[in-house]
Amino acid sequence: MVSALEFPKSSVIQTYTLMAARRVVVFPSSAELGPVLAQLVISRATKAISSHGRFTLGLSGGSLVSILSKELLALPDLDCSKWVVGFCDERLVSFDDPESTYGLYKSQLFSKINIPDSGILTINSSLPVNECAEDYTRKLKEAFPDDDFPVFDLLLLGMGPDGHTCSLFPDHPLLEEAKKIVAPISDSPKPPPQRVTMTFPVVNSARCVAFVSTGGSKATVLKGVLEGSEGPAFPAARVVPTSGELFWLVDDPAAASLTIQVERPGSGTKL
Ligand SMILES: O=C(O)[C@H](O)[C@@H](O)[C@H](O)[C@H](O)COP(=O)(O)O
Repeated sequence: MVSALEFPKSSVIQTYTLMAARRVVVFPSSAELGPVLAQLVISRATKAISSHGRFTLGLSGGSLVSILSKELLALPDLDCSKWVVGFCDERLVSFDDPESTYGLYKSQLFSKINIPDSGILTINSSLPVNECAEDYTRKLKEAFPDDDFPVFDLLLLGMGPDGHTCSLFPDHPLLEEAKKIVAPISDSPKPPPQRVTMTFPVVNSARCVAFVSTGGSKATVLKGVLEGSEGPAFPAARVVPTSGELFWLVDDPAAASLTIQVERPGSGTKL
């Protein structure tokens, strides 16, 4: 039998790194998931502000908008004055369209917290999609002047039942985009067809990435992403931060088919 002490030190460290790299945390429902998500945001915000004076957060749409907004607004003394918020992807519709992710966050969150307008990096939805992507690229470069690819402190992602994340869809050429920070997409299989999206080099540069995925419609794809041999066929499986943390925060219905070991936190859990 080989004891851990007999492994070369690098193997032990690598094993630990692999084990520590991805944490799959399962909650009975989004009611229990929400407060832990809010705690994760605040903990990474506190760490970021003390280390470099601001907290950069990338947001996604879908059910995340209401889960995150509700939980953050429930926190006492929420201070977002040093937050810089961007969008992992955005639908190219006007801000007052119910499909606009920015519009939803504005009404549910931004209008109720003290984030400065200058801290919200939005697309210009009046531009054609290619120019919109260039304009948003310029805004991100200005916000992250020292980085080849913007290094966000935390990115919050969702995953569709087809395994897409951001607006990076299965079998789409954008999955291979290696140079752009932001890419336009005009043929999104999920409406609306025109969107802009962060690319994988940006997503995987983040200090911390957290997926939030709930509901039984995610069970099959979640198993494929976390356990399957299909691997990179699912865009969400390509989210492997180069040196950052990766969390999957899911509920029991989404986790129903998993056989890997997961964490089941008790109350008061901190991530
Ligand atoms: O732009 C979009 O069409 C949505 O933002 C979409 O990408 C969403 O994030 C996922 O489908 C997960 O959504 P749920 O968390 O609501 O399942």
